[in-house]
Amino acid sequence: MHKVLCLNKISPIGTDRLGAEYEFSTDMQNPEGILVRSAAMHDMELPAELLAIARAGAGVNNIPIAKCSEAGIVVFNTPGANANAVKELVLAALFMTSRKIIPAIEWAKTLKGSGKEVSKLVEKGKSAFAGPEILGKKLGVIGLGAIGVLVANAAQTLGMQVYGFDPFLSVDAAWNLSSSITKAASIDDILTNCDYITIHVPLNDSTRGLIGGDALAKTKPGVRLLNFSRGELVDTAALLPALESGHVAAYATDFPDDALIGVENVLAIPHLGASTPESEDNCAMMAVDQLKDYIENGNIKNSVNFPAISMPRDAQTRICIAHRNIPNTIGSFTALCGAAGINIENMLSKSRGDWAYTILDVSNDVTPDLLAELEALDPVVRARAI
Ligand SMILES: NC(=O)C1=CN([C@@H]2O[C@H](COP(=O)(O)OP(=O)(O)OC[C@H]3O[C@@H](n4cnc5c(N)ncnc54)[C@H](O)[C@@H]3O)[C@@H](O)[C@H]2O)C=CC1
Ligand SMILES: O=C(O)CCC(=O)C(=O)O
Repeated sequence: MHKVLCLNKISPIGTDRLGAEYEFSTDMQNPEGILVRSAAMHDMELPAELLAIARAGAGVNNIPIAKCSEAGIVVFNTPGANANAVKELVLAALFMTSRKIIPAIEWAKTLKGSGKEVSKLVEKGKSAFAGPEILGKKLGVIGLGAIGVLVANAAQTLGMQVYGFDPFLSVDAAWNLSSSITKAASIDDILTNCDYITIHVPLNDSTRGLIGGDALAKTKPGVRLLNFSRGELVDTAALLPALESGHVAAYATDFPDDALIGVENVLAIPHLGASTPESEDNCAMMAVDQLKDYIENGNIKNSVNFPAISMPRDAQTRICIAHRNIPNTIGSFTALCGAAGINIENMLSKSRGDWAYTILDVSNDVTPDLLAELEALDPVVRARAI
């Protein structure tokens, strides 16, 4: 029986796929797998038995990736599975930051009890909530991955002039991006030209504080800023005076902090980007399928720390080895197998940056001694036989 710990609410459409061979709970000791959404895992002790963590979603900044790699724990995410849900909320925010819809609705509620005067009061008061149209305005999209591409294409069909910036644009994203999107040469191109700016990059050490005082100073007066990626991408301390002066006309964020809540022209949304049944089902199914395939077959798809690797099973036993990407490592695996009388029928090894992963399909039983010898090799962080 395999054990999977679930740290957040995960759609049963996904967890039902675990099947009868799995024990699944929100509270258990020594799991082999963890399913997680946004739960903070940085301070969590990683169980010795833990093989993999599957993040049902895109962002993995809540997971200690480097620590997981060192322990041979494979971390998965579900690229694109919630992108449409986020795109739809970003489009809603484009309209809401323009037309003052939320404060206007709040104001309309205050007219309750005014009887026949309501329509007169509405006409008198409505001018306080006027706001511009998005048609023809310039939208800058920073980060053209799964979400950024969908936002850029949709905004273009709504009549916006869309500029995109992504120094690491993938081939897939380039194929999916409308040819009408203008390529920005630098982030400054976006900052200085756009009426609306939306951020769709991961949070990491190089993007933290991406929009700080310097960046804000380059933006057009009256710019509207949207952040559906992570709160720490925008420096709240720098943003507050820009909102106060009106230089930033509105800020929509899915990640409000205490200082932003209640501030005029801040649209503080409680991290609802991926909260649709469709997205929750998609993410859960992908996360569970990837986790199962890893636990049962050692195959890796959509990992953020180890390479993609997959091989059909056609031998008695599979040895899976997570290791550092350094020369002569594979030779030491085959030498140890040979010395143990193990015949390798098929093998595959892939690397990704500092890390690598090797699958050896063998025609014999594998002894705990051989696994211990493999794991004792310097580059190896985890070896198991399935
Ligand atoms: N509000 C919510 O509920 C959700 C938020 N997110 C956040 O949105 C982020 C993006 O999600 P996806 O589009 O699915 O990820 P993705 O990985 O498909 O796309 C991220 C893109 O950002 C680009 N990028 C990285 N650094 C950059 C930089 N300095 N400047 C410009 N581009 C840069 C990458 O090349 C990549 O194309 C996630 O990392 C997550 O933090 C994702 C899903 C739901
Ligand atoms: O699971 C969620 O609701 C959060 C989604 C998210 O932020 C992500 O996928 O990066």
